[in-house]
Amino acid sequence: MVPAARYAAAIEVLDRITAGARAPIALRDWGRSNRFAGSGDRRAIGDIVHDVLRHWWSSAQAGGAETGRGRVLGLLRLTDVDPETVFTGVGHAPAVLDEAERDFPVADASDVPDFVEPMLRARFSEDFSNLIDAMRSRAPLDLRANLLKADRDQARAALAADGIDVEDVALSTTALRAPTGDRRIVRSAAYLDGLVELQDASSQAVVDFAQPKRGERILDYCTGAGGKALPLAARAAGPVDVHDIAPARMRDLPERAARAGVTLRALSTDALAGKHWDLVFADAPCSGSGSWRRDPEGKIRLTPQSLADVQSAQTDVLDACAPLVAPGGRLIYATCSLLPAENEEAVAAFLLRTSGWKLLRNVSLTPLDGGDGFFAAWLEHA
Ligand SMILES: C[S@@+](CC[C@H](N)C(=O)[O-])C[C@H]1O[C@@H](n2cnc3c(N)ncnc32)[C@H](O)[C@@H]1O
Repeated sequence: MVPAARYAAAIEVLDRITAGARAPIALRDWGRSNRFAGSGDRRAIGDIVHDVLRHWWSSAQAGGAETGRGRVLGLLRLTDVDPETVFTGVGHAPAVLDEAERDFPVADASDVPDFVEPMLRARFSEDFSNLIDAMRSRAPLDLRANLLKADRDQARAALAADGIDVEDVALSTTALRAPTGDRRIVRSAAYLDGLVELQDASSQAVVDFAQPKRGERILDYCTGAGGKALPLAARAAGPVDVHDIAPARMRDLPERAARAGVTLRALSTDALAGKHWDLVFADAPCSGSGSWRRDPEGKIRLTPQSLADVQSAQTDVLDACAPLVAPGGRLIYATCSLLPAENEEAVAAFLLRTSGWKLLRNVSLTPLDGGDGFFAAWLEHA
């Protein structure tokens, strides 16, 4: 496909997303009904769609319409690509621009939901504009050295042997950054042999923050796909208990654990009762606002109601985890959110309603620190 035809395809996909289809489904369906498109085409279309999602509101302003066509036009303007080179009407390219579309409206939207913007402005004050810019950019491609098999230097050397050059990331002693979009990583020996995993550097930093130690009893209460359980087990060099309210989310874990060489023991909610752990890690469900550049659809789907729903789940998680922490143990509450309502305020409310706990310290990372946005609080059980 010529580049302009890819933009035309992205317009179709974006119209489906605007009508309510989830981005991965809309992209998959487009691919199924356009079998002539190769994998390179589908990737390029996906990149355009995700760039538009990152600029969801400003692209509509700059393109003059809340349609796929308007947003693609707006994205081109915002990224200094001459729209006349895309909207040519030749072959499968989008139709030529009409008079009204040739006007260049001002775009000043911050590309976060209206109800979220004041929360971010209040929290990040003078950093707000830079933060918003960072949230519109593509996320970096980070790797984690699996300490059970290699430290960061050894992992870097193994990747170099496969011709992949990576750089250290200061956020975590296990973090490496690869060239964005380098698809050789998942085929490299370092990856296949479990020396490295794909993981954002801030996610790694949050596990570092928890200081898992050899011999500790550790429970990952919100395990999901295991992004925290695997490095917790690698750092502790021992088994980690895993749990999720939706156990199906952990279905790929056995394979990932085997590749990483770690032992994870899945426990049902009933099996937790009456047991205690030195470290309970709660990577709570959240708005995902810290990772909107990686998953930009999250921001266009967030509503005041869905935010209230995750806040309620965060309350449940904190309250359920507290009795599972052994005396003298710690509860690490983490979110990949930038919103105080899910972070500092959620922790303050927990401390108000639960006696015997104190906040030792917390960490707050944003995309301005180089990785995803993350928050973690170290809560100690007296
Ligand atoms: C942010 S995700 C976890 C991501 C995971 N730790 C990772 O790094 O891949 C939150 C998880 O919490 C789970 N969850 C939601 N409410 C829960 C609850 N009340 N108790 C336990 N898990 C819950 C969800 O099913 C989801 O898998």
